[in-house]
Amino acid sequence: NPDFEALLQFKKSSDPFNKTLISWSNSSSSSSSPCSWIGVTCNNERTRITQLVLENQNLTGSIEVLSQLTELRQLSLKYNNLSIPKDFSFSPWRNMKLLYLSHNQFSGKFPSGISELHRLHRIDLSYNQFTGEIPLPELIQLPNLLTIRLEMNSFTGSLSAIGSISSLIEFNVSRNDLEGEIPEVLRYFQDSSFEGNKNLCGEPLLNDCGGESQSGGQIDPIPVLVPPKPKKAKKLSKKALILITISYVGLIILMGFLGFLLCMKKFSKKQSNGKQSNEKKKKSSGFEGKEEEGMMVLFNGCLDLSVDDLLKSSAELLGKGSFGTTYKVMMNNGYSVVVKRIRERKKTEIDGFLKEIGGLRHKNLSSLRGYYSSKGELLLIYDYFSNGSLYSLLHGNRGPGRTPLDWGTRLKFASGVAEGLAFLHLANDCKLSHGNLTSANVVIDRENNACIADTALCHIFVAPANVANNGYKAPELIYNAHNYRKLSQKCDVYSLGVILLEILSGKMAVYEGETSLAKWVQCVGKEEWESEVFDFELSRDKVTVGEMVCLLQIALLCVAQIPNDRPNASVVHKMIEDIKTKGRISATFIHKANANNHSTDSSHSELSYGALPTQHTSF
Ligand SMILES: Nc1ncnc2c1ncn2[C@@H]1O[C@H](COP(=O)(O)OP(=O)(O)OP(=O)(O)O)[C@@H](O)[C@H]1O
Repeated sequence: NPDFEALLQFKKSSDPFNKTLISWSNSSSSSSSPCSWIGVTCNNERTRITQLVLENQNLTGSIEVLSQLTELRQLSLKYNNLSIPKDFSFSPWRNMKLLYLSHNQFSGKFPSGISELHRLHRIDLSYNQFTGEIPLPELIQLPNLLTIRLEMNSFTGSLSAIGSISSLIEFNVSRNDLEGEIPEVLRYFQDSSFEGNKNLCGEPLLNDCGGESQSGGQIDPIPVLVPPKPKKAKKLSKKALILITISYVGLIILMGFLGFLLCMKKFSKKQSNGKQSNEKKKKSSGFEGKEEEGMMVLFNGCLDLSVDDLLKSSAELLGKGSFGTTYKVMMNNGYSVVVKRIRERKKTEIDGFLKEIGGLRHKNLSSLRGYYSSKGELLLIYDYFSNGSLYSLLHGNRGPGRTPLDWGTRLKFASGVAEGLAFLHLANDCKLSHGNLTSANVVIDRENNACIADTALCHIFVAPANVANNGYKAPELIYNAHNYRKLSQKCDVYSLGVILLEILSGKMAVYEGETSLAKWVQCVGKEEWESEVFDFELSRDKVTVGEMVCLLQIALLCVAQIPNDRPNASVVHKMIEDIKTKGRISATFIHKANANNHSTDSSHSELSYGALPTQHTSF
């Protein structure tokens, strides 16, 4: 096998005294298969090497022979003393996604062939002795590139680059010998990305280029601590930008307001028909008022508001969902609420049910604060969450300037959604399910708590008849498109599993527009989880990757094909808390969760977490 031959050759040159790569041996015993060698990961067929991670191993010599590993997706050789030949080319590594070669003895020009690495997500050549120009135009054209780290080398030349950088979120060329003006496309990165290049100038650095060529080396190496001279043209364009933004936002608010007014027209007419609303008076006697036509009910914790207050306020359209249209209503007293105008209700008595829902309070639920109901209208009132939804945090603005969600925050969201769902499933005699759990239906509060919205609306409101696969629907719902009898708490657990996969992968529930994320992850082999599934925005160390693997195991349990194979939400929550507090979960626990679920028909059965073995195994 050529890959394995290449590894043995690499060992010969990089570890000549057999000090670190001891497990790398060409003996014929099965335990010495290269796929089990330290740092080596193979493909499913165990024929090719897909990952090679040998960090801080005191390795020396050239990496030339590794260019034969053409199926590599990840190569990490950080913190060694390795070198490359002068004419080294990256082009054989066309499958490479993560290339970490920092802190070595690499010198000479930037290797050729970088433009052929279309799958590349991260490249880190920092802390080496590279010289010559950085092929920035080629680098920024790579469609999936998130990270370029080239700091602490001796790169020279200018940073000429045009066009836009669609995916780049990390860029560092500090402490090189670069010169000239920083191109416009890179200016949104911080000054620390550029500092330590004595002839580099322009924003975000404080030394102004002054319109002259910088090649003469006239600029003070220490940034001048005065603000850059105002540039008229730039100021004007910023102003124009602000004006355009304001008019754009204004237009959206106006449109939302008009839409909201239109939808409220029906009952606003009724109100102005000479019949004065006596709503306020009634509200003061128990926050409830029944009018001839409509009734406003406010629950504990709601502002004292009336239909008039809502009508007088400006509104912004947030979106149209399965059950109706959602508006942000900005009231005159400065508070904002969310009003959901329901499209169609089921022919059941809704008041009693809404009052039950309105009584639910949990830090991970977006509480129903009140509702207005008349013959033809139903408006539900919720708190407004200014941090937006989990969907927008995970998938919105993936381009330049995005601050990626760190692992700790993601784990907190995961735990929060599971806790909110567990609470819902156990509330009201375990008879509630959400029915439409998606990452857009998870909103984030100021303390970064993930709060489930649209709770239990499926029980009383009618969703559009086509139960298309939006990526969150459990298989039993897809195959029974018009049969809602199959809707159960286990369907919610499936949706929860999909949300966990979104959190882990940064991919949408319907991946690349057609494949279900759950189905796709189920097909990816465990050895490829790190390179294929986990979000490339997440920085990795051993501990974090271990925790990600644990969360992925839980997610896969949740998206099991058979409903009874899925754990209960409360068990999912406890397992995630285990990861948060201990960094791992019990493997036996997962098996037990499965076994217990097989032995019960009830979707409400609770697993006894306390009875689980205390010994923990890391995955
Ligand atoms: N309380 C809230 N605070 C802030 N944003 C909210 C709130 N509730 C909903 N949203 C956001 O408003 C938008 C529209 O919500 P809506 O429930 O109408 O549709 P959806 O959630 O996108 O679709 P569906 O209901 O079919 O799942 C979504 O982006 C959602 O995240």
